[in-house]
Amino acid sequence: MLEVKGLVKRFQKQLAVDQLDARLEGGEVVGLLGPNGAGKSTTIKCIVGLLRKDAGEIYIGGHDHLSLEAKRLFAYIPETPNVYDLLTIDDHLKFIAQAYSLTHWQPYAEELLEAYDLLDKRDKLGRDLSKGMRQKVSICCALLHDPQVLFFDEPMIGLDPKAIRQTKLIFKQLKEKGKTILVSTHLIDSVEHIADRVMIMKAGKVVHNDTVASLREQYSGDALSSLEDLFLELTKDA
Ligand SMILES: Nc1ncnc2c1ncn2[C@@H]1O[C@H](COP(=O)(O)OP(=O)(O)OP(=O)(O)O)[C@@H](O)[C@H]1O
Repeated sequence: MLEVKGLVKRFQKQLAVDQLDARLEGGEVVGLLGPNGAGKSTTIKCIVGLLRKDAGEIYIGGHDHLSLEAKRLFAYIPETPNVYDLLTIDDHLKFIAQAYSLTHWQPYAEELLEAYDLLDKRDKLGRDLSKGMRQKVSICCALLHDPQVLFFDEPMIGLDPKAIRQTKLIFKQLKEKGKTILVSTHLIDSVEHIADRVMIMKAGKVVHNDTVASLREQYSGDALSSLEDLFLELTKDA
């Protein structure tokens, strides 16, 4: 469902992503982990077409990632949520529904607003929303068109504990529906139990790419060690 071959992204002399290869099968949930500056956000931004890659090929559902066909398939939830200052929460959802020519979208929109405690705030303007509320709106908008592939970049940042729990539940539901998910996060426990696999990046490269169970076996030998312990062990000289 996602194929990345030889992705390179430089910022002047800084090599942010260095010949990265990645492949996600349909229905796979993959956690993208790595220390600050490892290249996670840059990788995701290149995949969704927000940053121009310097080299490499990226396909989503078999289509070039910049094609309209690819864009119909995926949703991107950015690290810093962008909302329109002068649109209400309801307007944001209507806008997405129109952009994707959705019909009969209102029941799902109501469900999402309810899940994120936004029903009583639906008439608030974007400029009047808190950071966490913006993040919630960004997630609701991303889910509304029922994308096949979802790219989440630090989705939990700014969310309150209830919304974090809700987002974990949404991950679980999306996984059950067979969606393909790539989620970059520092909140390792948020993906530990749903990720089929984790990719750990360091200095622009994927340095580990395996199931949590297999990484445990190879590098810790301790079946009880958490993914967080494992991550710290695997990136300790970063
Ligand atoms: N717009 C930019 N201009 C110049 N350098 C950048 C830019 N964006 C990222 N970088 C650099 O590229 C490298 C990778 O950054 P990136 O934001 O992808 O890391 P990350 O793994 O997402 O980090 P974090 O966990 O801190 O969000 C870093 O060295 C960063 O300084």
